Amino acid sequence: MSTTRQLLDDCFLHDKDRMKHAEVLDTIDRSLNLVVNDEELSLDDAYGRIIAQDVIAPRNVPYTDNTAVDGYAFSHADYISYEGKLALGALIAAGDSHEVTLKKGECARIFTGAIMPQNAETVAMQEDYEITEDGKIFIPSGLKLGANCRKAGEDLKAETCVINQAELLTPAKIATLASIGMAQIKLRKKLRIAILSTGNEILDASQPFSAGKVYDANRPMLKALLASPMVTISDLGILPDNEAAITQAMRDAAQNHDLILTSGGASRGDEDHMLNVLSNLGKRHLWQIAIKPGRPMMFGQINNCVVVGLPGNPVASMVCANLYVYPVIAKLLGMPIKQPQGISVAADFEINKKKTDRREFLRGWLQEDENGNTIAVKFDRDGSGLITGLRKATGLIEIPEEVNKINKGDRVCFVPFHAFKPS
Ligand SMILES: Nc1nc2c(c(=O)[nH]1)N[C@H]1C(S)=C(S)[C@@H](COP(=O)(O)OP(=O)(O)OC[C@H]3O[C@@H](n4cnc5c(N)ncnc54)[C@H](O)[C@@H]3O)O[C@H]1N2
Ligand code: MOO
Repeated sequence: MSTTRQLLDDCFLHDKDRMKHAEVLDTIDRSLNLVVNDEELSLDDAYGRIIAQDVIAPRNVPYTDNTAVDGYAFSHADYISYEGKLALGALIAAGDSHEVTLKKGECARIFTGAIMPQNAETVAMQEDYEITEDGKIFIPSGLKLGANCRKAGEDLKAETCVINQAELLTPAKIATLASIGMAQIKLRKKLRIAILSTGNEILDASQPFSAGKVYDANRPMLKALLASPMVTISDLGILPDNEAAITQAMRDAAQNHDLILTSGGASRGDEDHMLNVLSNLGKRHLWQIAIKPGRPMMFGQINNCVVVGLPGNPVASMVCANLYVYPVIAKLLGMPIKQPQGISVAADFEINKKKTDRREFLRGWLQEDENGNTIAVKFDRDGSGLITGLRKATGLIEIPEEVNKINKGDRVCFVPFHAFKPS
């Protein structure tokens, strides 16, 4: 009696020995470390870079008590006892460095940012005053003690650590560094990334089209996805399915890059040479990952250069880049791997997962339903070559391993694409 072997016509059904998503992230976390040195640069060149030092505030910000408005400064006790009628005793402009002391019953004309008189702690806005017949400044009652006065150190206290090494410098952190007068900053050098595509069928967009060929979508997509001030990207073009040519290019690239990203040729077809090349030049692991899409991914090393071989299908390539290449970049720059923040929303779709044990990432976007509630919409087809779904999506809908069915209205986790970026 013969038994008929069932066809594996869904390549995702063949799930033996797959690495779980969390296990891949854990392996990246455990096996990679900071590889770049530091350099000292001007604050003007620091935006989007990774800081390589802790920063301690050397003094209070603001340095002294100062006014938040243009108006009149006085002691609240005098304001009460003189029933709001105060004599003009001084004029203080922003930038004046001398300390003014008011006499009993006096106020000072003062401008936003100017140092408060020593014995004043309250400011009335200039819109609220009147001049009395005897030439005094009259402030109506009702102002609270300390109104419109900014206290020394209320933004930053001297000696507090305001930024830790390995943080990404955002515009707000640049403002913080500027506010304490740091003109030069120690930064992590840029991570040197090389990107290449492989495949005899792959054409550059500048080449004429012919049957059997496919324009290279992955290399331009990866360059755009990873472009950031914290990296430099070398475009190594397209390599044919030729082991000698791939070996030569990878050997050369490994000498002056920290990370090589390839796409295509990551599985075990006769024309998939990446595995052999990596085995010959260094160390390699072929990961069969229990996710959809993005199953085959290669991970290895040529001397000190890390190599990630992304799958050829553009959707799989982009999903893997978001899920795993960002964490690799973070680790090589000495940053912690972050957990992308998703939001829980109601699903506008139904799915029956063919398998549990794998995590699925659906291309999707958020929309409002007729009641004004936010819902997650899924691109209607799953094919890993369909760039249309990527284009329409603003993020990934993450379906965990243990979930095998989603009904319309079930809560799902939507992760916007920007949440994957190291930050
Ligand atoms: N018999 C099996 N075949 C395949 C399996 C499998 O398990 N058994 N897995 C499929 C899955 S899933 C993926 S993903 C791919 C991964 O294979 P490779 O990384 O070796 O990719 P290629 O075979 O080189 O290409 C796959 C596909 O993508 C197109 N491609 C490649 N590079 C680009 C590019 N730069 N821009 C646009 N399109 C690209 C290529 O022409 C192929 O159509 O293997 C499946 N096969
Ligand atoms: O892993 Mo392959 O994920 O989609 O096309």
